[in-house]
Amino acid sequence: AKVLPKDKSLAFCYDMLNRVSRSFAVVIQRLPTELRDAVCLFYLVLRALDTVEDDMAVPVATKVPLLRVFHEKIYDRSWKMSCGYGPYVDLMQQYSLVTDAFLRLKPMYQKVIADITRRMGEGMAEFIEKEVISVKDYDLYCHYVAGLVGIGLSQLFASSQLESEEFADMEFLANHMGLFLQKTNIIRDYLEDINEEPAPRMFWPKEVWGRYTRKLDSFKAPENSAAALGCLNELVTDALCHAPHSLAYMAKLRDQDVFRFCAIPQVMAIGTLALCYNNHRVFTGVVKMRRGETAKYVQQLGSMADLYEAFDHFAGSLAAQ
Ligand SMILES: COc1cccc([C@H]2O[C@H](CC(=O)N[C@@H](CC(=O)O)C(=O)O)C(=O)N(CC(C)(C)C)c3ccc(Cl)cc32)c1OC
Repeated sequence: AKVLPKDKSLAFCYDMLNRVSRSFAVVIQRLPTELRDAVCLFYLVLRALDTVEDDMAVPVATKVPLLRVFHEKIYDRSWKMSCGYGPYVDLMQQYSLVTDAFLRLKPMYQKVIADITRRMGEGMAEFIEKEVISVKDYDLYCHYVAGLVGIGLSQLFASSQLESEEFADMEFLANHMGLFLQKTNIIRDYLEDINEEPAPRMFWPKEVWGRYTRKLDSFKAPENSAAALGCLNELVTDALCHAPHSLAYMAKLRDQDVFRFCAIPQVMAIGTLALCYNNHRVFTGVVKMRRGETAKYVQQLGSMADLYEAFDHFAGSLAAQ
């Protein structure tokens, strides 16, 4: 159900949301009115920050200070930038429309978004100059780019009063919500990331893959499939450790639309991990859940009982391997 607000800047924001995010935009637009615009803007601010971090055409000398100051730029109506690709070019060029919509949000929502943007920009800047080597680095990087999103959303939920005050300070469980999704994406996107031009940015921790090969791209070679699968299975097992905390987080949610907003990506993630486990196609192509497979679990996902059933199904198929 697309939202088409009357004022120009918010209309631009929802149009961009639908252009940059496939299925998730629909889930955001089904949020309660009190939260919808704040989450839409939070999503776009994060995509803009991500576009700066990812753009290899931006020199490090410019990128690092920009990532750290971005939380101030989101208040600056004159700020825009030529970078990114596809729909992100429009997002960055017409960013003043995002800023206008951002400045119309309630100040308490602006504050949450700006504070998370500050913390995330600091973290991204830290990892521009260093790689993900240890599992500790891996968890820290995922905290910066994904855990903080869970933490910020929790604060928005609390501020809206659609969820209890406890969500204002739920960093531990909210962080796990982010790590579960981000680690799933990092595992699934091995081939897409390693084939990235000009220089691939890999997030698989060397502390793990270094026990299976000397070079990460060796996993593409068929003769190394046993080592590749060993490494893949270890990373999937590591990602699964976040699942119980995600379930504990979602069990605390009261609003059904907020619950669905949180639960749908988590169900997609456990389904994707189950599909990736021991699956050599991770190293030869794109591993994507079949729409029929997800629709069955996403359609009627309305309660914790439904969520336990979905997790049980995929955990069962993992255990059967
Ligand atoms: C309590 O925490 C959450 C609750 C609900 C959803 C998300 C999380 O889910 C999407 C889901 C999403 O964006 N799915 C895509 C599919 C895909 O990208 O593969 C989609 O369906 O288009 C996602 O992936 N990320 C990106 C990060 C993981 C980096 C945070 C994300 C980015 C911005 C926002 Cl506001 C939210 C999320 C949460 O964040 C942890």
